[in-house]
Amino acid sequence: MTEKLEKMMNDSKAMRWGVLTLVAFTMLCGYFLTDVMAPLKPMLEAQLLWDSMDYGIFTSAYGWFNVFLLMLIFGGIILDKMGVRFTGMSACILMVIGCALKYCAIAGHITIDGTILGMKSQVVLAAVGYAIFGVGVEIAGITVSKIIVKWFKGKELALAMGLEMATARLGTMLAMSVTIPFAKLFGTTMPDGSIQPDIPAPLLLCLVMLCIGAVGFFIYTFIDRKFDEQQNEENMEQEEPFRAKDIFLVIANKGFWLIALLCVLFYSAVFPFLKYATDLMVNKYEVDASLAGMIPALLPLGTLFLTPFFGNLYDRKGKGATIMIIGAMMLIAVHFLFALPLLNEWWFATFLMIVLGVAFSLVPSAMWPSVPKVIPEKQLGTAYALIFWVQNWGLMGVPALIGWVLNTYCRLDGEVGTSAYDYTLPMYIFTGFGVAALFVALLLKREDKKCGYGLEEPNIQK
Ligand SMILES: NCCCC[C@H](NC(=O)[C@@H](N)CCCCN)C(=O)O
Repeated sequence: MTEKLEKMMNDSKAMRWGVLTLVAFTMLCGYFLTDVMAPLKPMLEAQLLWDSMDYGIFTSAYGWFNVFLLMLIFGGIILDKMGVRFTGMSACILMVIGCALKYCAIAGHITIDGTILGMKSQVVLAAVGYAIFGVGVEIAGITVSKIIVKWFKGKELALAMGLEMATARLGTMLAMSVTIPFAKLFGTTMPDGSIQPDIPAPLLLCLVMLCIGAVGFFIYTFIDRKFDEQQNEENMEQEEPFRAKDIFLVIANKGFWLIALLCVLFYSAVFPFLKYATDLMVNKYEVDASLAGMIPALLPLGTLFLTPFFGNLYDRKGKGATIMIIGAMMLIAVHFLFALPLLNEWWFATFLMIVLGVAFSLVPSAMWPSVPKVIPEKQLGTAYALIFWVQNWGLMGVPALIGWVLNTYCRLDGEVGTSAYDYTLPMYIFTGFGVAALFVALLLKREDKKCGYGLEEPNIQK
């Protein structure tokens, strides 16, 4: 038996890390498109005459279908029923279709006269594209989590999850740093010598990258089929089929709800913040619009190294609940300092962004690998899908809320087509999410003591 196990495909380091590289690259491409519009916000306002509300509606579209049409929950069920190959490829195709629609809407290749439901038709078309893409990238995220468990169970699971997140964040970082230079590269030189960036150009780049990411996943499906055949030959334990009863078992678990709540509160204060961070740099810290994306780009840059580092630490030393509490505290401090009217200097914003990067490494590196400690393994797919679903309420609602708050209470000039906002109130709102996240993290630690989930124990058993 031992001899047989040694021959399994995932026993080869090269094979399992190679698999991780392939699927993590697909996620990198997905995260690139997710955040590509953030640095373009001031240009959307200047060139396409969007306002913050339009931008907020567009950004919130990411979660429309996931939340209201329960696509994530169906995605989880499809994943459990049809397997990673079918679900992953379908997710890649949805990402490509969604991105293509978004590109065509922004580039003006598809136009509808007037408004739709009182909203600019361009905003609605781009938002529908983004909503389709949101279904694809979220289902891809659950699928990739399942693939990582499949290949790394009993091996470097938390490190692999940390590295996958780090690679995906590279996509966010590219979105923050490459988008504007790329848009300028294809921009038009104006009579006064200034360059008017080409807004659709970075979206086209994303489309090409998503196609490459889909090809990467397609290659993975062949490896996965071989691995399945090998597992069948070896009569290895097969995955349990999905049962509707599993959903009820998961939602009856208090620990699950605490993790899901922590997830939605914490992520609501990070990803939606990133959508406005470039604009914050321009408005509060007076950074030049063409360079402003560089500062938020530091956040994913820090997480590249720190997420695997903290994941490895959790694997070996434990203290998962404490790590989440420290991360939530740092989040509060950063957003509160962004809100206060002091040190309106680019270097201070840079410092805060780096600290936020540490917080954004601490919580995810401990939270995601904690799910299997709270939820039995056979319900894990359903649990991750449900956590993502709860989280998507925040990813959908908070950008729209912030857009509305900016438009209604924070305009400094009252003119459409300019981007002068006072970000104090939005930053207090983000601080509030941090405070709520800290409260839930403390409850989680208490629940861990009561129920003995082992969140403070190392993942690797000696
Ligand atoms: N093994 C779980 C990995 C989850 C990583 C996590 N992703 C999400 O939470 C997604 N639902 C949302 C991604 C939004 C991308 N801007 C993460 O930390 O990225």
